[in-house]
Amino acid sequence: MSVSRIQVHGDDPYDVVVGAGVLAELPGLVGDGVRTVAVVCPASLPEISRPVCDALRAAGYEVLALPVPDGEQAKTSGVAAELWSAFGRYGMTRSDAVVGVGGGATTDLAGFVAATWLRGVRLIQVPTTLLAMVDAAVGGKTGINTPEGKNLVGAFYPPKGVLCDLATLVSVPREDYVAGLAEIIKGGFIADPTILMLIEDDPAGARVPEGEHTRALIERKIQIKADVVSADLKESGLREILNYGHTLAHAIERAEDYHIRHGEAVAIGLVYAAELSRLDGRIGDDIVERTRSILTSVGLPTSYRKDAWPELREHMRIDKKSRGAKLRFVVLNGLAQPSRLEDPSEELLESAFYEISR
Ligand SMILES: NC(=O)c1ccc[n+]([C@@H]2O[C@H](COP(=O)([O-])OP(=O)(O)OC[C@H]3O[C@@H](n4cnc5c(N)ncnc54)[C@H](O)[C@@H]3O)[C@@H](O)[C@H]2O)c1
Ligand SMILES: O=C(O)C(=O)C[C@@H](O)[C@H](O)[C@H](O)COP(=O)(O)O
Ligand SMILES: [Zn+2]
Repeated sequence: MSVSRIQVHGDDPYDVVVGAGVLAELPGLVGDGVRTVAVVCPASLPEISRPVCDALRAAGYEVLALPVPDGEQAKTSGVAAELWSAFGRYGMTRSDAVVGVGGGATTDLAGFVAATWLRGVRLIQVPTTLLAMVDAAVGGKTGINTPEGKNLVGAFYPPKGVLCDLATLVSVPREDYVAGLAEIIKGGFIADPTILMLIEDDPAGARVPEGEHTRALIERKIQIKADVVSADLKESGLREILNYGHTLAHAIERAEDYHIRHGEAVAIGLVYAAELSRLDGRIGDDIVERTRSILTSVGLPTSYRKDAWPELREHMRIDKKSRGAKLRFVVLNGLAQPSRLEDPSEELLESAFYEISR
């Protein structure tokens, strides 16, 4: 299997390396002058963390293996504090490094502790889910949740490199793999409609790592993210398009106490954002129906319980795109034409929710 490299530009450029056997590049990314490498990985994935630790030890580094809780349970201030304590006990200095290994929750956490320990130590991301490869580990958004909401504490902190070993996708549970498709489909609607055509051509193939178009889907979505964050790392404008569907998605995750996959919540949020766009007169029924049908074709949800609206509306208040009391949404003016909807009326917000409620 060939190896491809997608470059992320900016003040701190780096490559996203995609293929098989890419772990061989890890010691080179850690670099010289580093003594200790902290490997942050879910305790539930020993088979995944072992080769990473072995590769680092073989290259002569001291490895501090730091198992963390699985998935979203790791994105808390308590777990971050435990990692900072471990760094302190072990004497991690500014010339040491952190490697995040796992799904997007783990790479978000690892990135956050790397950004904050001693105000920043070297970070390399080794994403092992579809979602983490195509989205979370790329672009330098790191963070944790607070009781008030999703990703409310964090930092923009680009890694030195991202290594996507496609072989690791084979063991990802099907529901988690499919959840990653929501972020790929998001990319299709905001920037690259070829993604939609590839999935529509073979929805069953899109659901598995062995699918005919899997590699193209992964590389196309990484390219979108790389292009956007290269132009606007700190989300001063353009980067907001990557948040398409996320205003409602994060509210749903909060309402479910994070017992719903991020990608599943994003899938529902994509339909909501499409309905908002339609009701605001920006797009026709065709794009909304295409959103519903492509998500359904791969097995993702497209609706949510009707009685949840008051709670979701309250959670949406704290979205990072808000300015004061004014909500701001990423919407579509057409396929691959993202735009912003500022301070929508309560009637519009609720009408769009009515369209996706059951
Ligand atoms: N920073 C960003 O830009 C960004 C972008 C998108 C999403 N995110 C975040 O990413 C998270 C979602 O990521 P996710 O979908 O990867 O979920 P996740 O991190 O919870 O991982 C899903 C599950 O897969 C398991 N897993 C990981 N790799 C595996 C493998 N190779 N084999 C078997 N099991 C494996 C994990 O242990 C977990 O149980 C959310 O917290 C979301 O907010 C961040
Ligand atoms: O990279 C971005 O920018 C994104 O918005 C990508 C999203 O898929 C991702 O879920 C991100 O973590 C959301 O960021 P937030 O700033 O809304 O917490
Ligand atoms: Zn997301």
